[in-house]
Amino acid sequence: MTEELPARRLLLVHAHPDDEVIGTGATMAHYVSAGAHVTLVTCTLGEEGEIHVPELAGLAAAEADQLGGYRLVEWERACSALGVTDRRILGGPGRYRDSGMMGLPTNEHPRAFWQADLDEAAAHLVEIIREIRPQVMITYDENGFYGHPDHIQAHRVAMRAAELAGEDGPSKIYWTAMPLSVLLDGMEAFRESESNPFADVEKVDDLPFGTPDEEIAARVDGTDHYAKKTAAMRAHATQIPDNSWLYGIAGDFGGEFMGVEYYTLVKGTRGPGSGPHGWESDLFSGLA
Ligand SMILES: CC(=O)N[C@H]1[C@@H](O[C@@H]2[C@H](O)[C@H](O)[C@@H](O)[C@H](O)[C@H]2O)O[C@H](CO)[C@@H](O)[C@@H]1O
Ligand SMILES: [Zn+2]
Repeated sequence: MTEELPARRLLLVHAHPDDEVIGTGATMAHYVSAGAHVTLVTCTLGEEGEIHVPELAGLAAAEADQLGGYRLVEWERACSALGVTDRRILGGPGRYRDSGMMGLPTNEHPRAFWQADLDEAAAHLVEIIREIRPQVMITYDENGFYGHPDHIQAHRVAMRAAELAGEDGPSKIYWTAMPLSVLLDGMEAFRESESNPFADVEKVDDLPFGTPDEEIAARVDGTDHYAKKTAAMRAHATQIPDNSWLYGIAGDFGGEFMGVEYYTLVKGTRGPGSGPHGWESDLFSGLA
C-alpha cells in the first residue's frame, strides 16, 4: 500500500474538530503543498462544544445533541481548505464522544473518549499506522497541551499506538508546543487590544502551556499558507467566532504568528537546525 503513497508521510492525532487547524493548520498545509501525504486522525466529533453561531444553538448537546454531526461537516470543510484529503475519525464517526472539560459529568458518558479503553482505542490507530506507515507523527504532550481530558487521552492513545505498531510506527514523534518567547511577545502585542486573550494573565507562568525555547526542537514556517489556515478556522464557525483573538493575530501580525508552529521532539533524531537553539525547519530531517 505505501508504495502507492508519497515518500514522505505525516500523521497527526487530534482530539476535536478545530484542533487540527488551531495548533497545526499551517504545518498540514505546508506539507501537503510540499507533496507529502498528510493523514489527520481526530478522536471525537466535539459534541460537547460551545456554539458561537446563535442560529445553531438548538444543536447543542443539551438541546438536539446534533453538534457532533455539524462539526464533522465543519471539519471536512476545514481539511479541504488546508488541502488535507486523508482525514479520519478514530473508530469511525460516533465511536468516541467529546468528554467535555475536565471534571464535568460528561466525562462519565459511556462513550466519552476519556473513558475509552486505551488498547482498544490505540488498536484503531495502529490499523491506520500499518496502512500508511508514517515516518513522522504529531500529537500533544502528556498534559494534552492545556489539560483537556480528550487531549490527554489523544496523547495517550497516539503514544500507545506508536509503541504497539513497532517497526511500522513513526521514526519521529513531535508534540505541539508554544515557546515562552512567543507567548511573551503575544502578551506584549495584545496588551492594548480589545480582544486580549491574555487579559487575565499576570505572568506567562500562569498559562497552562508554554515551553522554554531551549526545549523546542522544530519551528515549521507555514507563513505562505496562513491564508489557508484562517480559511480553515472560518470553517469552524461554531467554535471560532468572527471576533476571536485568533483572527486578531492573523490580521495585525500577518502570518508570523498564525503561520508558524512549534514542536518538541520526543522520539527520533533531531535534524540540522538553525538559530540560537538549533530549531529544525523540516520535521522529516534527521531520518535515517
Ligand atoms: C480548542 C479545544 O480543544 N476546544 C474544545 C474545548 O472548548 C472549550 C469549552 O467549550 C469551554 O467550555 C470554553 O470555555 C472554552 O473557551 C473552549 O475552548 O472543550 C469542548 C468541550 O469538550 C470541545 O468541544 C472543544 O473542541
Ligand atoms: Zn480540542
